[in-house]
Amino acid sequence: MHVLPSSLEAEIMRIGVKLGADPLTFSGLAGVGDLFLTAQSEKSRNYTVGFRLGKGEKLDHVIATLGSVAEGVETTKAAYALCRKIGVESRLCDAVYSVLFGGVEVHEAVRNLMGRDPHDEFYGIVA
Ligand SMILES: NC(=O)C1=CN([C@@H]2O[C@H](COP(=O)(O)OP(=O)(O)OC[C@H]3O[C@@H](n4cnc5c(N)ncnc54)[C@H](O)[C@@H]3O)[C@@H](O)[C@H]2O)C=CC1
Ligand SMILES: O=C(CO)COP(=O)(O)O
Repeated sequence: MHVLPSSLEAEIMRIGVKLGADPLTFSGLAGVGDLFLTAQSEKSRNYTVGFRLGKGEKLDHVIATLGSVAEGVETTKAAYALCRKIGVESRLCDAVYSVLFGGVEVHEAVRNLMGRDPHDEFYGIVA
């Protein structure tokens, strides 16, 4: 259950470190605290979008009926572009992007992710 948020935390750290940030910044409230809250709370807008997509609803319909703005949808586009620009591998962001904008089904995106070669959890973060 915590594999995805934990791996995403490392991915976010890799992006930050590449841009010159202190990795410790992402282990505090504004990093891991915010991520785990959003990733696990049924009250979260972003969680709700993911949950409903997982149930098979279409993104356009979810956005139109959410009743609020889940910034993660647009942020995924920005993060996807940023990772390409700065040359950081972003498996999880890419998987989310493929579901949101690439027509990939959630189960297919998860299967693609699980089929990738494993790598050291903290590569690109600690020497
Ligand atoms: N609440 C939280 O725990 C966190 C929130 N954020 C982000 O901070 C931002 C604000 O969050 P909250 O204050 O909780 O949200 P909120 O829902 O209380 O406030 C969002 C405001 O943006 C307005 N808005 C929505 N779409 C707009 C548009 N197209 N043009 C102009 N205004 C628009 C809404 O009417 C609302 O007043 C969001 O992007 C959220 O994802 C980030 C981290 C944590
Ligand atoms: O954007 C947020 C966390 O980064 C907060 O929004 P939700 O927790 O409502 O998804």
